Amino acid sequence: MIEVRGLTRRYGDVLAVDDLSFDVEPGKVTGFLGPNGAGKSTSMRIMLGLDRPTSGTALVNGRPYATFTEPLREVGALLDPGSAHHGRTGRSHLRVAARSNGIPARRVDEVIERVGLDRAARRRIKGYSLGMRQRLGIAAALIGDPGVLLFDEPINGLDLDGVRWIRGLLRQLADEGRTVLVSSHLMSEMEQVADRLVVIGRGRLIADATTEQIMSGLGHVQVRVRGPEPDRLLTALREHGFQAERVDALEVQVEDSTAEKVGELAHALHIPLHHLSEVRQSLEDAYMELTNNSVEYHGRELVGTTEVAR
Ligand SMILES: Nc1ncnc2c1ncn2[C@@H]1O[C@H](COP(=O)(O)OP(=O)(O)OP(=O)(O)O)[C@@H](O)[C@H]1O
Repeated sequence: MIEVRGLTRRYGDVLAVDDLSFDVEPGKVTGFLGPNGAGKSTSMRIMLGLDRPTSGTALVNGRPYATFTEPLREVGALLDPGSAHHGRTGRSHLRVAARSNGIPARRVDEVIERVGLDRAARRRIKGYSLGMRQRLGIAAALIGDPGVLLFDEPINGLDLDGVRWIRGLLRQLADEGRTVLVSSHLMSEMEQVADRLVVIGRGRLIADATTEQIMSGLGHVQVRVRGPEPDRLLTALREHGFQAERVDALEVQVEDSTAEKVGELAHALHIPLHHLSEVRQSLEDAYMELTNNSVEYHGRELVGTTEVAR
């Protein structure tokens, strides 16, 4: 379990993290989503005791990270896969990590097998591909069999095989009852793997809800309706509280509604229709809009049951 409360980090004039509060629960994959520079890495570094907050707290299993005597048994993290000593072999890198945390050497072989590095483990890290480095970083995160795992952009730069493997692993780790927080700047990646999403923009919380709630709340639907009496249709829609406008000689566009509602109104008023359809904004576009305008959108209620920060 990770509990973030009022977390704030200022670097000079830059407010990297601005009063963030959210929980990351066990047994789920929680996506930590936001554009470049949103404050994801800073928040994760604070959770791992690598940076200090200006104010607020980030507790792991109820305690600040710095108070753990053998932290790798509590929290595993993949932050920067390039950080391992390049002259070492993958195996010796993991042995050092195990020894310094009182973890038995047999765990080294277990995690090597779990991440599929068996053949590369005795080779020097400098010859590793990005995918192999990523697997090694994940092996190091898993070595203490921790209940909490943090992965910062683990999918970056991986080929499709690597991406699929990481998705499967994240799911397994959550199914084992672990707390899994994984950051990304891409909505498309997160919608495939995350059960919950914590969305941030410019250091502030934008949304914290299940992936399904966020997906249904984003991407407002437009209804396009065409018929031989567009003026009558437009007037009727407006009179009944719809946000509608004429887009061409025959077509009317209705915001944030459904084809069913528009169709039923037209039917009740005997207004003939020739065409009725729903157009959903792409999720990726909606997410960009949501995060780019994070200040403007702050406090806006997303459609549906999504909980939104205030
Ligand atoms: N050590 C630092 N000194 C000064 N500014 C920093 C420092 N670390 C981060 N920042 C700034 O804080 C903001 C948040 O950065 P952070 O790396 O946390 O974002 P991010 O969401 O992880 O982005 P990315 O997806 O690019 O990794 C950015 O404006 C960044 O430039």
